[in-house]
Amino acid sequence: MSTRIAFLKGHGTENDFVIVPDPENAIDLPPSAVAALCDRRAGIGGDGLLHVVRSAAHPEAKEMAAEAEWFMDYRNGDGSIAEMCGNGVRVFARYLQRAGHVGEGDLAVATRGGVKRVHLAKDGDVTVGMGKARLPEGEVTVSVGERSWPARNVNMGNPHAVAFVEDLAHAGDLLAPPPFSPASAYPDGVNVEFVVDRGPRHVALRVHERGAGETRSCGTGACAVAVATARRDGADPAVTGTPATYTVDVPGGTLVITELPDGEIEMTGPAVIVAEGEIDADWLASLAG
Ligand SMILES: N[C@@H](CCC[C@H](N)C(=O)O)C(=O)O
Repeated sequence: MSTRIAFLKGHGTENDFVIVPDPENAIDLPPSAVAALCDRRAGIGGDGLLHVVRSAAHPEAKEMAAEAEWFMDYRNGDGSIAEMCGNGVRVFARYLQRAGHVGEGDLAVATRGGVKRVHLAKDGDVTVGMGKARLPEGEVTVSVGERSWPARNVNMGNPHAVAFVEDLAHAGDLLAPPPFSPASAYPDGVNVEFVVDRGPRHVALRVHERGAGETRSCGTGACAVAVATARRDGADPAVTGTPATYTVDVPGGTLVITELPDGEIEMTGPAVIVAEGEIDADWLASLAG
């Protein structure tokens, strides 16, 4: 009988993840294995994978081990690596709580985008200190078919292009990554958010994620959108001295984003574990390489 590897499945506003607990970093997860696990027909299915490793056991996280016991080794559904995942970090924290590694309250999670402070509230929502946005200078354009829009370049640890559009349907079927220019703006690819207004400090988005395609939500994307919208609205907290809170509707739910006068961004939203099971280790091993 072949060995089994535990997995769980979870989502945050329907951005869904395969969760692989591996405290000692003993499981080989090459891009081919990640892509197969995230495959919605031949695998478990997910927009991405959360490899749960002790920071001390992962070469990319060792230096953060004193601050954060656990490292979110995040992978996109196509097997590529990303710096950060906002919905993923909430689901990651929910998993740690469920597994009994942490209780309700505050914890720190190491990510490739640095250590993130997470608060697991009594009501079930999870708040994450997402750090500060960077807004690289320069014009960016994104397009879909015949239409194109100027976009705001916002970096939340990972890259985003935020385009305000008249109608979310103008983003089309988003089956392919929307072309952008200049190519030099995003040498490693980009997550593209299309945004419409819903009301005062209330917007809605659709997103095409690098390495995953169109998803039902993107936490870093929602933060990028809140920042870009605050700048557009003349509500930059660094200038006004007042926090700016935006409600961001995504196809899979709602996230609430607050930017503080010092630039720190907080994101609050749900995180749910829906299943757990076992992966056939022989099948997984056959995918390596
Ligand atoms: N869904 C995530 C973002 C995941 C990474 C992204 N696709 C990238 O490659 O940068 C989120 O919730 O932030």
